[in-house]
Amino acid sequence: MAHAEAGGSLAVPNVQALAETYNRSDEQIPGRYIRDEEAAEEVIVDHDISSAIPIIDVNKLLDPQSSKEECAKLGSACKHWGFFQVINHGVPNEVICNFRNDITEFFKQPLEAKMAYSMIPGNLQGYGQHFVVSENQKLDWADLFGLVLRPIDSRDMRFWPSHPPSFRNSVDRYSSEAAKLVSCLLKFLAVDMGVEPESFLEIFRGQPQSMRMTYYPPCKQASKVVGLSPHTDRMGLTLLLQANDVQGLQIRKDGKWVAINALDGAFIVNVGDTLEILSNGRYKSIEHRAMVHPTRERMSAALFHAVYLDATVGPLPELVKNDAQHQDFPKTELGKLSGKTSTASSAWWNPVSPEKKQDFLPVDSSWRSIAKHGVRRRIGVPLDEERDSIGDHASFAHVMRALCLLLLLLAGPGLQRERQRLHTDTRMFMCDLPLPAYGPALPFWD
Ligand SMILES: O=C(O)CCC(=O)C(=O)O
Ligand SMILES: [Fe+2]
Repeated sequence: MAHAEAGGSLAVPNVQALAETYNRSDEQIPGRYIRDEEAAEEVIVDHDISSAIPIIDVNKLLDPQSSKEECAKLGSACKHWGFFQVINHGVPNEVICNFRNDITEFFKQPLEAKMAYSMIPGNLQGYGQHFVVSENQKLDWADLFGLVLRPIDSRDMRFWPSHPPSFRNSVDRYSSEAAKLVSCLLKFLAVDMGVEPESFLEIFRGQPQSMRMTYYPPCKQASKVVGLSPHTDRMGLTLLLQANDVQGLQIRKDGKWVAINALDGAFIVNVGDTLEILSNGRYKSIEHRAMVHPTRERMSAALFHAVYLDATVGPLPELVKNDAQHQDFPKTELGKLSGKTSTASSAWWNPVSPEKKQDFLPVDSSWRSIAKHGVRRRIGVPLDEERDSIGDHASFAHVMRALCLLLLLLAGPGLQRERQRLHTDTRMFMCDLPLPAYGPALPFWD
């Protein structure tokens, strides 16, 4: 059975091409895309105002008359939802339109033209699929395109499409306008947290930024497939643009999926895992997924904003409570750990530098901490020459995961969210490990 190399993904069919074939025929789509149970989970539709994610108005944030109130609303959105929409954000309409048009143009091209920008082994930029590690794995109904956008000198222009001709310029402008907006939001988040805005901005110095564009083709069996599997974003803050008017984003709230109604012209912003740690758990990095439409394609572009590469990430000192009632997040050297963690969104950011290759073991292996962050944060993805030791780490991960699940199960429904998170996190952690070292297929894989 074939398995993916560390950090890579097995080749799977192009979903857009697959959709063109199957949507026109009477044949059922391949079984690997059928995920009846997951797709059938209860979904609350976000028409009802009480289930809608908060809308933050940047004009109100900037206006001294309304700033305090809007900033409190922003903080509350990050605490209770982990998601919000942002309007009057200052990113020119023309920049968004050009960006949208060029993404659409790119995906519209014949398959061969897009394949010129295919991902290459060990590199998660380009066009293709992430996270596919086993031939038994269920698949997402989507094609992805990843690019590192900032710092500018980290751009790998081999992956930047030259067609449509305006693509590079559109992405560049969009990237810099988005970075400005993110700086503004980070400043107000610091105000809400009661910390020095400058010290917070320093943590995001240089604004590392990567992008994942996702194309979800229509699917005649849409109610049985998942567009993008449930996950949390690993970075600080994600700025998501639904690139056309087809809805599909769902977020996990109180154990149920809530369908988000993306407002035209607004961005959807969500707290990533790093920001959750920085805020000492005050803000929540929430699980989300994307579903597909039976007759219409959907496109989205997520911009992930990371902390400065070598920063030590732990709760901001001002937010550490250090008392028996609260469990503070452990301090974690992101540069040391994130390059070796699992998801594409971090793996492509932080290639493991030679001096940081050792130390796979947990900094803090208390069950609470592992439950919170997932084993994936603690144990990295080894490079080729370190494969020999992977067995130990893999079995350590299995044992820790089993222990955590048992403890959480015993602890009762109050900890359901932690359990779900552990499940998701460890699944993601497993994604990038070279499976042959594991032996048989993982029991918790889909
Ligand atoms: O397509 C969407 O709405 C969600 C995309 C997303 O969550 C991601 O790219 O991380
Ligand atoms: Fe996401």
